[in-house]
Amino acid sequence: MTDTAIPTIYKGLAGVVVDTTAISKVVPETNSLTYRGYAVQDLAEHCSFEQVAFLLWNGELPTETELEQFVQQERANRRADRSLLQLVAKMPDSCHPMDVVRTAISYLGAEDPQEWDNDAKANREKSLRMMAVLPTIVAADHRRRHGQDPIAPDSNLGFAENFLNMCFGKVPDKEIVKAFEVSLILYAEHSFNASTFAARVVTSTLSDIYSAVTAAIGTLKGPLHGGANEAVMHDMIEIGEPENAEEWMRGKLARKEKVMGFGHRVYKNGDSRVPTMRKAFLDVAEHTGGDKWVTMYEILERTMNDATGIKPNLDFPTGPAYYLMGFDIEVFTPIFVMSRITGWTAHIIEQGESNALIRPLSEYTGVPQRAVGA
Ligand SMILES: CC(=O)SCCNC(=O)CCNC(=O)[C@H](O)C(C)(C)COP(=O)(O)OP(=O)(O)OC[C@H]1O[C@@H](n2cnc3c(N)ncnc32)[C@H](O)[C@@H]1OP(=O)(O)O
Ligand SMILES: O=C([O-])CC(=O)C(=O)O
Repeated sequence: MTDTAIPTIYKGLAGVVVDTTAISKVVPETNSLTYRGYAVQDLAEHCSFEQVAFLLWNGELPTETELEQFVQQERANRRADRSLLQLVAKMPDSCHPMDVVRTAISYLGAEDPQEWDNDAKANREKSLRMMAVLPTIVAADHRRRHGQDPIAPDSNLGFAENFLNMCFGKVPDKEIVKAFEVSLILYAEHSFNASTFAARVVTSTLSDIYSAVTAAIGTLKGPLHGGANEAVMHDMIEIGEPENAEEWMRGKLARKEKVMGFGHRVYKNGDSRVPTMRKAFLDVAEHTGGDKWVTMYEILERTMNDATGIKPNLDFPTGPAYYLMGFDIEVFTPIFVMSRITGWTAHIIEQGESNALIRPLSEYTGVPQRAVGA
């Protein structure tokens, strides 16, 4: 290459393979997604979220004894220190719950004397602690915004049930718990998405796991990534009634505006996780009398497909499903964090085990070199 030749620019790193991973495989041609070799649909049908977390971190599904131990450790780590709960309580009412979650993880790093211990075993333990305590933080913040006191974690309840109980003061019907748990499993991991890549970049400098997760949370917050599940529901509320949906969608497309919850960088013919989450959403809607949102969902999906061929991504069905479960819209992306913490940390551990500083190149397009005062 001569000095003047312009190298090929891969804007947004689209299509660039930057490293290997043994954690998950996305195959857009067949719309498939596997975690450690297991189809995500299979995991969603047969496994608990705790089993999937163990799988992502350890490479294999747990035996009965391993699961028992793992579940015990998770339950033992759910309590948030008084200082952490006080920090959450002091966060401005106007801030987004993702800011609370990001701050809480940063605080956990600051108070961990072993923050710099990046050994894989130490990082697996820290990952489990973060996974266990995050629901306590998210639920306490959810209740605070309703003027309610936090509910302590209940070690007799599974991960999903306990979170729902801490938010709403009771465990909902099993249909709702199942749909919620399915969403956690589907959200857990998705190869080199933007937030996971951010976590890997931080890890590649030999920084600590809390810093990497904090960066990942900040990355997930954006509406082109995890924040889309909230945007979907804001849009649906703006649409109001199913009869307005087609015109609303056509207007957005005519103005060349992005419709949140549609499209994907990797899947061009549909997101592998949508059929499973769509079914979970339909189950929740049937159970809660949410037919109107199902009709609106179908009209939006059909209109978008007819006009552009662009298909929904996972954030499209999770938005209305979480809404019907009773969550405030601003809690949707923090729930994504509660799940994706497992995938992020699996990648942080993998990056640490085979590290190379991540530092791409750029093509300079500014003014040529000049002298001060010339
Ligand atoms: C869990 C997740 O993070 S899933 C993703 C969640 N994000 C969203 O739902 C946000 C909405 N979707 C989008 O913005 C995009 O589809 C992305 C960012 C997710 C992926 O997009 P990219 O691969 O970068 O493709 P890009 O944004 O360039 O889109 C390609 C074309 O499809 C169009 N397109 C893609 N998605 C959408 C959409 N949601 N609404 C309208 N048009 C869209 C673009 O306008 C563009 O059209 P053009 O070629 O005429 O300019
Ligand atoms: O893979 C991506 O780019 C975004 C996504 O679907 C995810 O992170 O789950």
